[in-house]
Amino acid sequence: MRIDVVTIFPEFFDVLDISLLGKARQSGLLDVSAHNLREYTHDRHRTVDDTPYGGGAGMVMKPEPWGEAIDELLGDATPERADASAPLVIFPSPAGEVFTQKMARELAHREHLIFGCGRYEGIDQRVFDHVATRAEVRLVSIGDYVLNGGEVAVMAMIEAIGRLIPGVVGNPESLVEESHEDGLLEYPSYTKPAEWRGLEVPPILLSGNHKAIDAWRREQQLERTRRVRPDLLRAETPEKAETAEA
Ligand SMILES: N#Cc1c(-c2ccc3ccn(Cc4ccc(CN5CCCCC5)cc4)c3c2)n[nH]c1N
Repeated sequence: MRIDVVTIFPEFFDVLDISLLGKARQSGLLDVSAHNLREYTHDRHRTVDDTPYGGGAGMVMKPEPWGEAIDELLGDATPERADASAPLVIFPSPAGEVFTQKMARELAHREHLIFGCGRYEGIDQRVFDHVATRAEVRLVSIGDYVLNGGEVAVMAMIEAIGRLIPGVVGNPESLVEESHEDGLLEYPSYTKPAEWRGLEVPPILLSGNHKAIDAWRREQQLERTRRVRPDLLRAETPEKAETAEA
């Protein structure tokens, strides 16, 4: 998978050279490049923002540098040639659809993702409108709180997507039993020692009875989800909600 990130803080993404994603990049599974939006300005001050039409606080990112940056990354992509290799352009935004594990799984199958990191009070709307004439565009939010820009959101999305690419995580089994993978929160985990500061590991986990352990873990998932995230039980499949109320 190829990932391009446009940002005024390209050094923010140097951290992707370490840990799992760093190994994925070295092995060629993941190709991540950060591009400085200021390289697409032509004035002495490398201006990327200006005051908002209609008034209001703060500054808005100018469309021209974004247009040139995205043009370069899209190459000759056109909607008519949209196939699995067609780039998907994602702009993090507080006004976006919420990023979920389901979306991460979907995006892990794409061949080319382009992320546009806004700053200030956001990007001129015409950038989204224009790019949408050339490629699929999505505005995506990582949660109901306001950040100062898109970089943290893109970092979170790259990690969530990158770890689902086959070969990136050593043991693919570990991707199956984790929070949100089956729509429920994960069960609690334990390791040695069996007793620590007077706290014991639940005896079922030491029993060797894997059918009973699986049943216990499923019940733990349902109990934790009912308690912490009842909204997940009302989502999508009525079967899940039915199981939960059983
Ligand atoms: N993903 C994600 C995000 C973001 C996110 C993503 C991208 C950018 C680019 C800039 N900012 C900062 C900012 C700050 C205030 C406002 C509010 N409006 C501004 C215009 C007039 C009305 C009010 C917007 C944008 C961003 C924030 N925040 N939270 C998420 N889950």
